[in-house]
Amino acid sequence: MASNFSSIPVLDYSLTKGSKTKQEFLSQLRHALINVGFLYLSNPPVAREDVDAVIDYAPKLFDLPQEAKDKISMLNSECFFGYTKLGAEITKGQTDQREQFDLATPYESRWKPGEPEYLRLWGPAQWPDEDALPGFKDTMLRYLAQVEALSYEFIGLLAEAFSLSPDVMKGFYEQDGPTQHRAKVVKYPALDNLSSNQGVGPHFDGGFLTFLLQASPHLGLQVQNLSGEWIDAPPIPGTFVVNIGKALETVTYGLARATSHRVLSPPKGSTPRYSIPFFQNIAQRISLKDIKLQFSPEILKLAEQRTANGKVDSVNYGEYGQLPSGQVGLIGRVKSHPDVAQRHYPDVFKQFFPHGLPAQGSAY
Ligand SMILES: O=C(O)CCC(=O)C(=O)O
Ligand SMILES: [Fe+2]
Repeated sequence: MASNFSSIPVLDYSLTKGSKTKQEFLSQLRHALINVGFLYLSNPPVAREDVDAVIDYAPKLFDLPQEAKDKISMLNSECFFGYTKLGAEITKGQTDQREQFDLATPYESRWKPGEPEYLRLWGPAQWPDEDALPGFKDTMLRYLAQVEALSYEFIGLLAEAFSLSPDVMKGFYEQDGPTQHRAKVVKYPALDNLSSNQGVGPHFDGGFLTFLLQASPHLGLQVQNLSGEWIDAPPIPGTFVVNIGKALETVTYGLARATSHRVLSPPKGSTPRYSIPFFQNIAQRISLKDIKLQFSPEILKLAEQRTANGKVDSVNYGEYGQLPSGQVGLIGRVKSHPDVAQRHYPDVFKQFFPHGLPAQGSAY
């Protein structure tokens, strides 16, 4: 039976706490992973006051004086952390109409000369000065630590939903010490003065799982179903939107679907839309082609029932089948932020932009 979707399922995390209800949750999760690739998670184990606090900080972060934002420009950072002004990011060769701060969980750089340069991607984030936005850094770090813990727990639930041991995925992070995860605070201005309505163009996320907090009541996020139609994923207060990254799709042989998604700019005259995604990474030196998870034939059959060739507009992160995960991450960063790449990774930059910085990129 071909299976398609016209809305995104809502899963209640509190069901995982009872042994009977947990089975129900796992069955809903299996369906969402295989057939949709997106879900809402209600009642997540993240303190509501911290969620409310980061939502409250989001507009204030962008209202900082331009000078304070430029001081932590992403151009300063070989880790691609920091502030990106409107119109400086590219997805699928087109300019995105969003302004953002790339942040991360704490990490001390481990790269040493002679080692692969993708190890330079992990290191310290850039934070605004404490007196410019008192309490922001501490609040955000507290929030990120909780979402990180949730992301590990959730990947265990995902393994169980596919009848694997909950610990089977641990090897993906616990190599060479800790894993650094990325996050962003994003602002999508209304269409008033923009050259297009591409808040962010169609793409897959990298890594394992994304936990997205929609931080204002705007429509805009859309998810592409198997017929290629764009389905709205409206904000639902008190939930995270959870979706599958391309690395997780690769190691599960497509059982967990990485679903193409995009954001449209808010309409003319609207207030801006804000969002706060958290991207769960995996160890950088891992090559996914070397890892074989063993799924039962019954589980694999569930994915066969899905329409085989779903129509998608996204094309990125196809390299997980060949390259170490860190290199795939670096390529993604280079294509999205060529100006940062030109400064810190000139060789990789030249590989993808042989004619120099794009007026409007065309890497994909
Ligand atoms: O802002 C959103 O709602 C989604 C952002 C997104 O998909 C991304 O940054 O990867
Ligand atoms: Fe995304």
